[in-house]
Amino acid sequence: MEELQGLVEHIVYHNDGNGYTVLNLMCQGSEVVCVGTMPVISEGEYIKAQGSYVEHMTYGQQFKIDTFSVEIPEDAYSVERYLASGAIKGVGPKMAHKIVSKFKEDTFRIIEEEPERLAEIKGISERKAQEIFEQFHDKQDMRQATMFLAKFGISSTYAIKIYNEYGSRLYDIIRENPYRLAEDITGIGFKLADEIAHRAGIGQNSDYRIRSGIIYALAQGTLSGHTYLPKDILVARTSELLDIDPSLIDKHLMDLSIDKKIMVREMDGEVVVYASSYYYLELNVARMLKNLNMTYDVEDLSLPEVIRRIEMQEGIALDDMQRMAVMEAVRHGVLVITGGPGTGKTTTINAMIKYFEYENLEIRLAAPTGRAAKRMTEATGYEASTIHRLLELSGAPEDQALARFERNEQNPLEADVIIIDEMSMVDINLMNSLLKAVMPGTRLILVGDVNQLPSVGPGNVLKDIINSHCFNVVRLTKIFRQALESAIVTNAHKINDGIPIDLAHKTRDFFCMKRYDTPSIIGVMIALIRDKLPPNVGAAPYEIQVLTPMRKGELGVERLNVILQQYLNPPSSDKREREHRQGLFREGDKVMQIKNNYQIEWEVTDKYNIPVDKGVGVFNGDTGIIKEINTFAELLTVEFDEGRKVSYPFSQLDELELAYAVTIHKSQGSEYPAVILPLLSGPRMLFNRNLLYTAVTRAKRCVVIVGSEETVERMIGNVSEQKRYTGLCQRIGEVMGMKQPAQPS
Ligand SMILES: Nc1ncnc2c1ncn2[C@@H]1O[C@H](COP(=O)(O)OP(=O)(O)OP(=O)(O)O)[C@@H](O)[C@H]1O
Repeated sequence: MEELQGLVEHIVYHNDGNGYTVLNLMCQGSEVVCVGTMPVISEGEYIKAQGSYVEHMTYGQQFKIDTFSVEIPEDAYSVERYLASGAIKGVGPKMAHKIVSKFKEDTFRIIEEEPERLAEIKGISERKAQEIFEQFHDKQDMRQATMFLAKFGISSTYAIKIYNEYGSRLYDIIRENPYRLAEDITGIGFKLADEIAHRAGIGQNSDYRIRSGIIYALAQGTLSGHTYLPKDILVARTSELLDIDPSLIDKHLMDLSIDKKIMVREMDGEVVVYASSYYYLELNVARMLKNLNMTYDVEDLSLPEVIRRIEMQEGIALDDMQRMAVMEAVRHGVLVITGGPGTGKTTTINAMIKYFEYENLEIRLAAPTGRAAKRMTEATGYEASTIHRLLELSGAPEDQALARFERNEQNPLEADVIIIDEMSMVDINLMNSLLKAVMPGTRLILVGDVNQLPSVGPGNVLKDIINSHCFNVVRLTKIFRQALESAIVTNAHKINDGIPIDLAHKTRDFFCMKRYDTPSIIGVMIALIRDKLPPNVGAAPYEIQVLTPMRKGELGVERLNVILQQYLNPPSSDKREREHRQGLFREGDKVMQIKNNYQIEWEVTDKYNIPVDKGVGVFNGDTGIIKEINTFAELLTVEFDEGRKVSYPFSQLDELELAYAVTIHKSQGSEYPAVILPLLSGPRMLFNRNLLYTAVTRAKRCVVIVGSEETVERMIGNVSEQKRYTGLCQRIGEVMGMKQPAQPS
């Protein structure tokens, strides 16, 4: 075993996942290549390393580090190198030079013991001095924590997350109840927490383990959209997860129920289990909807007259159901309008807006995604925002369930009418936040297509409200002439009605290219995106979206993205790259945000790079292009819709994914100029009518199916949907005492 001491001159390679690092160490004037596991290390740090020299077949002699420690460098040069390396945010080479010129070898002691003295330097305020002190300390604490967590097999990426979440509490948490990690840290699943617990000596049948297992199984359920699970299913899943006898679980269900962590209820003759928060979410949503559902006295005679006048002004003749929708919206506090593409939902919304404008009422429009809100603005000429913006999202935790909005029961929206579009995408969390901010006396109009896939998040809000039969619902079914000219619209309706579509007949906006093996399908897709479709649909290649049912498999999102990236954005000397857990990001790549992040800042700049707009929040499903990868600052910049630029620290890259191909589930609420659907084969539960319908209705100008026409036919005939366990319908029934209003015929 030998020992080396020196300055980390350059980090050649660092793997965030396992901490494997290759670096050049400057030892007494000569450079030594060192390799080893060093989860947290920065250029400019001074280390003492124990290990041995080895001969690498390709790279020659290297020093293989077994253990190392970061030392306080003693000479001023090393101190300056460290400070200048960017390890301390806000301190660059110039500032480092100023600091070290003043304090020389004493610099680190000053930072630790008398940080206020840093403010003696021009350009450093007292606040900045404090920040330098905090960062310096943080870095040391973080390193210590990472070393501790590494003993439990936790990679540096997670170690940093754990440290950021718990700070110094992490030591107690790991020793006592590491299962908390599975609840609190994104990316750490129960399995990993369980492994950590095992290493920390926590037993197989421990109470913590079983309780966490139950909660975790319920949380897993919400990831699949359920708000509860039938008890039998929950017990089976928990017992499988924990590899314990199912009989051990009952007692803990009781305990968790006494602790009010879960709710055990009987629904339709079946015992079901909710995580308590979801039970109350449903109950509150039901109560608030009930409170909003007032009846407004409107003179029956004047209403048709006003509508007639609007029709004349707008040059339209509303269909009976559309007219009915406007009247119901005027008379009731809550109204649902549902219909497929081209059935006149937007036209109806426009007529309503005109009516409420005539009445001088304050109207607000919103939709669940930025894209849907933009479309709503274009279609109505009335400013629409995302629901998050409407509710004035403020600095909030990442977890959607805990999102904080400025608009709530204490500070409700000042509006007479609120119209929400794309309601099928609204999950139970967002619905709860929305309703909290809407006061009785405000009319709420919910518009959507109930045949779309339900929201990505838990709940089946639109469907449950409709199925409760407690609110007024207008179903628009007539497809208007203009919409009938679109094969996308007519085929979408056929799919929804279970009628086979004619794939032999090619139309400009809907066609099938029959291919029966994966390589041919991929080849055709690349040709379509790169050459064929852009001139025909008037869109850039990156606006053409490949949608696929699955993540895994030959035609799954994961594999397709790697291949499409290779062809659509190949490596090039002028494009920087960044490796990360799931693969590689390259400048120019199309990427998608895969979770809601309410805190991340975005900025819109003008052509001189001067910020013209700023805000926070990037949401699950938002897509953009990687504009810059800065390996020095460790930032990756993505430009989203409307020029919103977001810089992701490298440690946060697991919020992004390549988006050349995305799953149909993720595409909900988005529309693309052209959509390509590779459809060959897959599980029956997934390959169903609902999924095909959602995929087809994402396209504005063109749908190309590449694959097998039999698969398409089978999907149309397959009505088996993945069951969602949600209870909003029952909760509504309970709070309304099952009073059924007259349904508009
Ligand atoms: N009462 C009507 N009379 C004649 N044409 C109508 C009427 N209502 C709607 N349309 C026409 O039908 C087409 C579809 O209407 P609209 O855009 O309102 O439907 P939509 O349900 O919002 O569709 P999508 O969901 O596809 O956006 C439009 O071209 C619209 O002008």
